[in-house]
Amino acid sequence: MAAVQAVQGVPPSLSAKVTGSFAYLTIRDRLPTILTKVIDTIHRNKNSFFEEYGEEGISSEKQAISLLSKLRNELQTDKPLLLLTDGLQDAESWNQYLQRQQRLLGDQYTVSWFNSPWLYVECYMYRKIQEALVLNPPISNFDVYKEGKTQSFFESQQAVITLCTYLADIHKNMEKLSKNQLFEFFTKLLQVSLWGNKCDLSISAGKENSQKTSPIDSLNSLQPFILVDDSNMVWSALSSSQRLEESGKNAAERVDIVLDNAGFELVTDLVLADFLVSSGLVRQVHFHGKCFPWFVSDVTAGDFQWTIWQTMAANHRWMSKSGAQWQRYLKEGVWCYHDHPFWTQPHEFCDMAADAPDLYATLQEADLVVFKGDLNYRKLTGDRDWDHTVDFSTALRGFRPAPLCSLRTLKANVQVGLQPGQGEKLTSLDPNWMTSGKYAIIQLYSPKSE
Ligand SMILES: O=P(O)(O)OC[C@H]1O[C@](O)(CO)[C@@H](O)[C@@H]1O
Ligand SMILES: [Mn+2]
Repeated sequence: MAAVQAVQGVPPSLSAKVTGSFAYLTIRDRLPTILTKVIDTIHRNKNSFFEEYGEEGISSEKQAISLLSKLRNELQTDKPLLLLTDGLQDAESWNQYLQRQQRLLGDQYTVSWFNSPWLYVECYMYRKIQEALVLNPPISNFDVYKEGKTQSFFESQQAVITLCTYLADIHKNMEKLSKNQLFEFFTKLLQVSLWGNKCDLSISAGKENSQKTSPIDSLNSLQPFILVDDSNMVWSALSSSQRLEESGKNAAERVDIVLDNAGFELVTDLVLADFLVSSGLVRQVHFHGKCFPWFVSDVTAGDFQWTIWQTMAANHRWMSKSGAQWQRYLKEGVWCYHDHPFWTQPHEFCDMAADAPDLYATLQEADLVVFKGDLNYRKLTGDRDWDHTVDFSTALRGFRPAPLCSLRTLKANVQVGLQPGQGEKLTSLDPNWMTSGKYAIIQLYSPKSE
C-alpha cells in the first residue's frame, strides 16, 4: 500500500513512502524531469530576458535557476520541506499547512519529499517553482509552461475546428431540437470535455500530448472505457435543479466549471459551456482557474483570455465565430472567469468550508459544479487509499457545496464508486488501469441521490 498517515475513520493518504508505488515513481522520476524542463526553459529564454530587462534580467535568470536546482536536489535526496519565504498572500497558509503535516507525522519524523502525502508534496513543488520566480523580479511573472500550452493548442487545431464546426451545426438547428436530441448533444459534449482531459502535460512530464483525431468520431469507441457514467443524473441535476423548481423557470441559473488544463481540454470545456447557455439549459457559466502556472498545463487567467482571442483570430469561419461568441458571453456576464488562491493550495476539498469559506459560498450559488481532471478528483477524494466500492459521497467527507460532477481520466490510484468486483476485474485485465489515462469517469454527487 502506498500510503501514510491515518486520520480517524479515513484511509491514509497516498504517498511515495512505498517504494515502487505510482506516487513514489512520480516523485522519483516525473517531478525531477519537470523541474529540469523548467530550468531549461528559463535558460533558453535568457536572451529575451536580457533584451527586456538588461543585466538585471540575466542575474534573475541565474538566481532562479540556482533556486530551482537546489529544489531538485532537495527532492532527489528526500530533504525536509521548507517554509515559503516570498511573502505572497498565500505563503502563510502554506506554512501553516506544513506545520499541520508535521503534527500529523509526529515528532519522530520531519516532513520530507518521500514520507509525506503525495498530493501535498506535488502541489508544494509547483508552489516552490513559483517562489523561485517571485523572489527574482523582473522575471517574476514569467510563465515557464506557456510554450507547452501554446503548442498543445496549435497542434490540436484540426480537432478544434471539428468541434467548432459541430457546435455551429447544433446552433443552426437549435430551435428545432427535441428534448431527447438536446440530451444527446449534451452527453456527447460532456464526453468530449471528459476525454479532453487526456491532453494534460503533467502526466507526460511536459512531452507533447495534443488531440490529433476527431473528438466526435472517437466517442463511440471510447465509451467502454467510461467506468462510471452518471450522465443521465447530471442531466437531471440540471433540468430539475432546486432553484428551477422554486423559480418556475425553465433554465438552471448557473453551472460552475472548475477548469483543469489549457490547450485542447480548455476548448472542449468552452464548447460545452457554449452549448449549455446557447441551448437555454443554463443562464450563466462561471469558470474557475489558477492564480499562477500550475501542474504544467493548468489554465490561468492569461491562458483563458489567450485561448479565446486565438479562437477569434483563427482563419476558419466557425472557429472564429465561436471565439467571437465566447468573447461576447464574457462581456455580457453570461460567462465569468474567477481565480482563488485555494485552487493552488494542497488542501483536500473537504477542508474548503473551513479554510476558504468565501470560495465554498461561491460554489454554493451554483446549480451544478463540474470538476475537470485528475488533480481535482484527487482533492475531492482526499487522494486517499479508498476501497473502490466506497460511495463517492463518503469519499467527499462532507464537501457538498452543490450537486457536483467529476469529469476525469484516471491518472492516479484513487477511484471510488465502482461496483463490487469491478476494480478487481480491471486490475486483472490491465494492472495500470488507474494511472494510464485510458479510463475515465463521469461521476455525480447530488444530495438528492442520497
Ligand atoms: O491535469 P490533470 O488531469 O489534473 O492531471 C494531472 C495529473 O498528472 C499527474 O501529475 C501525474 O502524476 C498527477 O499527479 C495529476 O493528478
Ligand atoms: Mn492539470
